[in-house]
Amino acid sequence: MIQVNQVSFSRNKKPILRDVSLQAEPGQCLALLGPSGAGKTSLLRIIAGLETPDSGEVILSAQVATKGAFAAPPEERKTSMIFQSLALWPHMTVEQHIAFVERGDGETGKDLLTRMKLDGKEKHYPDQLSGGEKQRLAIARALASKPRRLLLDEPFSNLDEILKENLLSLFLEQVRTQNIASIIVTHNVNEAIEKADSMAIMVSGRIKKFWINKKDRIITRKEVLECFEEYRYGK
Ligand SMILES: Nc1ncnc2c1ncn2[C@@H]1O[C@H](COP(=O)(O)OP(=O)(O)OP(=O)(O)O)[C@@H](O)[C@H]1O
Repeated sequence: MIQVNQVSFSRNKKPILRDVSLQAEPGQCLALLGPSGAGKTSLLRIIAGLETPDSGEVILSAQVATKGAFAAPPEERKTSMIFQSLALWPHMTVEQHIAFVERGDGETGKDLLTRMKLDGKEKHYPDQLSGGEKQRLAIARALASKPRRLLLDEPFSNLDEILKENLLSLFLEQVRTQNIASIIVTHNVNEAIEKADSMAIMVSGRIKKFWINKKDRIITRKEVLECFEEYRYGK
């Protein structure tokens, strides 16, 4: 479980997040949408423990991870983040990426690579992989540490539609079977409406709309885009 309560955050005195609250349940995916510069990446970085907010709290699996001056270090949060840039390690092969973060229990790194369709690529370095293979390696590495939470910052944005669809399905399958609480930043409104369990729209550092367990309710593309329009016309 990821719970963000009334988080505010500024950089160089410029407000970035204002009173942000949301939650993501285990085994579910929360899609976070919003215009460029809305503060989506900043929020993920705060949840991962890479930034400390000015106020508010982050609760992970019922434990306080961030509150006031206290912030548990990223490595103690059982939370993996996949960055837009993927941040693969150029000097490590595919299998070394997994071995470096792998935790002993459960599925082995070899099985994970097979499931991510990277078998046969174990000795390859990142610059010897295609775009889709790099993305799958980033997901495999994130899963190898057996996280309880996964944060994805537009990791599939540069892929063609079919590959993106496949990777997203693969990712969601993992989230559900491993009972991982996940947040995925995306600009794809249709994909979020169709695939995510919950949806939050962030505009200018605030949560404009938050639909929890939206399967109980039909959300229209128009409804989502209206939030963006308000931003565009400064309402
Ligand atoms: N390292 C930084 N130093 C100063 N300002 C920053 C830094 N990183 C982000 N910002 C600013 O913080 C604000 C929020 O940025 P953030 O990356 O969180 O937005 P975002 O919603 O993820 O945007 P995008 O969709 O373009 O990735 C922006 O105004 C951005 O310019």
